[in-house]
Amino acid sequence: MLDSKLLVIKIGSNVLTQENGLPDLERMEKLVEQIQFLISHGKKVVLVSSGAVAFGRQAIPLPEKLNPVIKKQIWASTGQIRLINQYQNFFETHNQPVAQILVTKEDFRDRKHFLNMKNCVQALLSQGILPIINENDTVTITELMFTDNDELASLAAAMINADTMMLLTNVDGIFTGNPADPSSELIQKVASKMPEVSKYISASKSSFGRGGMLTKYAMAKKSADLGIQVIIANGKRENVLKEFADKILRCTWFEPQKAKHGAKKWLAHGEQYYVGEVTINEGAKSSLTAEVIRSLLPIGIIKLEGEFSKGDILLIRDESEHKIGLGRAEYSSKVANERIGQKNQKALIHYDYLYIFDHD
Ligand SMILES: Nc1ncnc2c1ncn2[C@@H]1O[C@H](COP(=O)(O)OP(=O)(O)O)[C@@H](O)[C@H]1O
Ligand SMILES: N[C@@H](CCC(=O)OP(=O)(O)O)C(=O)O
Repeated sequence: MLDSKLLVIKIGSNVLTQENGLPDLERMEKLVEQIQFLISHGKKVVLVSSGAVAFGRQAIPLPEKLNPVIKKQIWASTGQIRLINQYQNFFETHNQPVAQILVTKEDFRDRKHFLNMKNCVQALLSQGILPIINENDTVTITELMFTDNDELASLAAAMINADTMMLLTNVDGIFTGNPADPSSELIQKVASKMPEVSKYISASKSSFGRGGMLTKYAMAKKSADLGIQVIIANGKRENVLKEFADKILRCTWFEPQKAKHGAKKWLAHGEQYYVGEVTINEGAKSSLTAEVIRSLLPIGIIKLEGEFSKGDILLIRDESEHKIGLGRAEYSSKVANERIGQKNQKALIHYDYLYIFDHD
């Protein structure tokens, strides 16, 4: 395990609930105390916490036959207040101020929302305030939803350029089979060149979880590829965060690759968040995929789709429609359309804001 200065800690619903579904306040308090321990040792922490639905479900009984989406909205909106109040009460005993940030997938797509969110998180951290992030479950239904908070945590980690992401769940990490089966072994390290470990993971999830271990693995892998070390560990373990600080934690550790810089980390998550599409010719493709990458100039552009503004994410395709990568627009679609195919024009995508997909 490597040292960490800026980390995102994600706590799954199951860590905060007992087997009978009631909130596990004792566990929560212990985690709060350990987060405080990390902060007091100079680490900056952003907390992504699930638990709104679980806290709401416990407090508000609803008829069995009520529409499941409505049920989730009622439980999330009532439960989030309980969840955040509980955090505030526990952190207050340590004189630690906290902030609540509720986000949607859309906030990561819209450049202005994204920057507002990023600036806010950074400002909170610089003032010694702990940001506690959750999905705004009342407005995010079906396709607007994050796969789960593991996805939200990995987006947040890329956004703030964190060096570490910890996903706390109710098992010690990824096992070679069902974690309840004594013959299953914990995979302690996932290196980049390792064969896929996803074959070991079943789609089953814990009683209150949403995404399961498969999304945890996918998000962990992606973040590690971007240079963020990822730890999947058991949030029910007595001294989980202290053991992490002492580098003796039993967990699955994802070795980070060479760090991509902040903008590229953000772009790497952009495949679901692009606003426009740009098709480029063969010459432009060769320079974007060459060893020394160049910026994308209008002369290499064949076609533009969608209305975009400066700063929006664009998907880049080659002439055969293959997806090549993602980039950040240096100017709007209105201006770009006037410059298509022209020489001596400013790059539409600067190479610092270009992310080329791995190709075989
Ligand atoms: N190979 C595996 N190793 C570990 N856990 C697994 C594996 N396959 C499936 N799981 C399940 O994934 C669950 C954790 O995911 P999830 O329920 O989404 O938790 P959380 O609420 O913390 O996000 C574990 O409780 C376990 O049942
Ligand atoms: N936003 C939801 C959590 C959704 C979710 O991803 O849950 P989990 O799989 O337990 O991390 C809530 O607060 O209940």
